[in-house]
Amino acid sequence: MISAFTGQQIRDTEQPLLDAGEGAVLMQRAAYGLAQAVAREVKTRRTLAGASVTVLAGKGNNGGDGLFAAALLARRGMRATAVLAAAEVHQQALAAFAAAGGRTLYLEPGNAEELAVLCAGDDAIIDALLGTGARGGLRGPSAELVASLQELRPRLVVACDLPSGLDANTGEVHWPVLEADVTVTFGGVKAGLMTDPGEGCAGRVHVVEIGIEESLESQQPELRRLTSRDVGAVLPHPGRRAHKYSRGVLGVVAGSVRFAGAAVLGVHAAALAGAGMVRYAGPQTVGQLVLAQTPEALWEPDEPGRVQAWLLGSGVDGKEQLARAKDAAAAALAADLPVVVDAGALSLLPERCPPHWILTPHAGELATLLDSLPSTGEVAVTRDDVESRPLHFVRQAAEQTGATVLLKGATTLVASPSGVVFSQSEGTAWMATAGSGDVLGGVLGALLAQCAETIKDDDGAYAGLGLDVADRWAALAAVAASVHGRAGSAASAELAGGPITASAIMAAVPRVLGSLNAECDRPRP
Ligand SMILES: NC(=O)C1=CN([C@@H]2O[C@H](COP(=O)(O)OP(=O)(O)OC[C@H]3O[C@@H](n4cnc5c(N)ncnc54)[C@H](O)[C@@H]3O)[C@@H](O)[C@H]2O)[C@@H](O)CC1
Ligand SMILES: Nc1ncnc2c1ncn2[C@@H]1O[C@H](COP(=O)(O)OP(=O)(O)O)[C@@H](O)[C@H]1O
Ligand SMILES: [K+]
Repeated sequence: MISAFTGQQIRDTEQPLLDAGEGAVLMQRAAYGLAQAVAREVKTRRTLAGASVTVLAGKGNNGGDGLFAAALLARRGMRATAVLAAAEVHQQALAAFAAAGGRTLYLEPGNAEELAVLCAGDDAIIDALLGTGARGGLRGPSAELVASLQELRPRLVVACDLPSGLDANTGEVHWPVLEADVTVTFGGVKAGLMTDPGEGCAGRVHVVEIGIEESLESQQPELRRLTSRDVGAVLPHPGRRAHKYSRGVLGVVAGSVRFAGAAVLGVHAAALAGAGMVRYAGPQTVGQLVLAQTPEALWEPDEPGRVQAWLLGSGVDGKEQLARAKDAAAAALAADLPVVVDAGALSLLPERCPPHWILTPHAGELATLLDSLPSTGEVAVTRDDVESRPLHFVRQAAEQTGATVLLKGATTLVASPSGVVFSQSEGTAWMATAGSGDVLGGVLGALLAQCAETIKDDDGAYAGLGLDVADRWAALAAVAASVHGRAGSAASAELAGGPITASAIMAAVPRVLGSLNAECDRPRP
């Protein structure tokens, strides 16, 4: 599992070392790691000697890291320039930079655009304006410099610790921000690098160890990301004597005459993701389409038989189908069964949901949901609000509903009502296509059906994640998001990185499950 921390957690962990006079050592480690990363990137394009690098340096320790790194690069033959954004910068770092032969320029009111033109053509730019000590975003000439540079599309931007202007704790972005190709972060991943919109500005994230990593382990992560091994360990796996009922049966109330495809995709995705059986409840015309695509499924329009979990809401429209979803929701609540609550069913929540109800809104649906809750304030929450502060709003929704909430997006966040949050980002932007969310619903439903009866006892699978039992539902939802994202990326890769349909995402699911299982050295069923 990859853990991400707030800026404050990182700073608190550094403090004992700073008190012991180790600050300079930490900075040297950070600067060395940063310089190595810049050199590595530049060398994929040309030789280091004679290549040019500009460091944009602010007045804090972040600027110090950047200047020391640029000094190291100058000593390796790069032509190094520093643009100083403040009258006072880290003195030892500036001295080291000058001693290594670097050239210094001063950012002043009126010269931001000129400096941007001067350094935009460089082989690398290091953004060391603001780090974890930032309050708010860039202002004045620094903001002008970054805005101009962003327009000039520099060849390679490496952010020092985090892109300047990004909130290390929340991923909220104060524009303008210089979008990085690579972020070299120190000691541990900052939470703002694993949630949008911050993650979208950070490029590839590379962690440099500076000596605080072990102490950091005692902190509760702000965000958690499952790796392929974690996902493989949690995925259900049939025992030798499994039968279709023991594998897990999923009940589905999805689709409608108007949105028939949602039912077809949800049911088929669930079958492909390993449900022992899928029972579909809906209008006859839709039932016929579902069976045409998935002859393995059962069409039970009125009272579906026994199930271990429900998938409710994707594409549900009209009185009759909404009534079926309502009945199923009531039955699930009474029987204490896990439920995926998607789209049309998000308006059917009881006053308080259990954590094994997993809501799967996109940003617009989450805004509507929050507005409908009595505890939300007077000011309406909009889609834009959710997209600017997804971590804040997904947590709020989980806390207020009692449900686990999976907020879909480029980075998908899953919040447990306890406050534990997972972040998965394996997908591709090609997955922003109609029906993609219906496939996710099917995959998640199938996982819930397969794990419903074992999740509380399955200590082995969740060992190492350090989770309370109540938070396992969030972990399982994160597994579904990961499988879905990997399937989308695999489907696109198969088409040379081209566009994909929701059906293509769905078709890739079994292969993704197979390879995740194989990675965990599981015996073949
Ligand atoms: N503490 C340590 O020992 C280490 C710190 N490291 C680096 O130090 C950084 C944190 O250093 P600092 O605490 O000095 O913080 P920053 O480098 O983020 O700078 C904070 C300074 O900028 C000013 N400032 C804050 N917001 C501003 C804004 N919006 N516009 C203009 N100025 C603003 C503050 O008044 C303060 O002087 C980390 O991100 C990391 O890069 C690393 O060297 C590793 C070790
Ligand atoms: N830019 C993106 N990059 C990666 N994945 C994305 C992106 N945009 C959307 N997705 C994923 O695609 C799915 C879209 O779901 P949703 O909005 O419900 O679509 P639909 O209702 O058409 O099925 C979600 O799983 C989401 O995480
Ligand atoms: K920075």
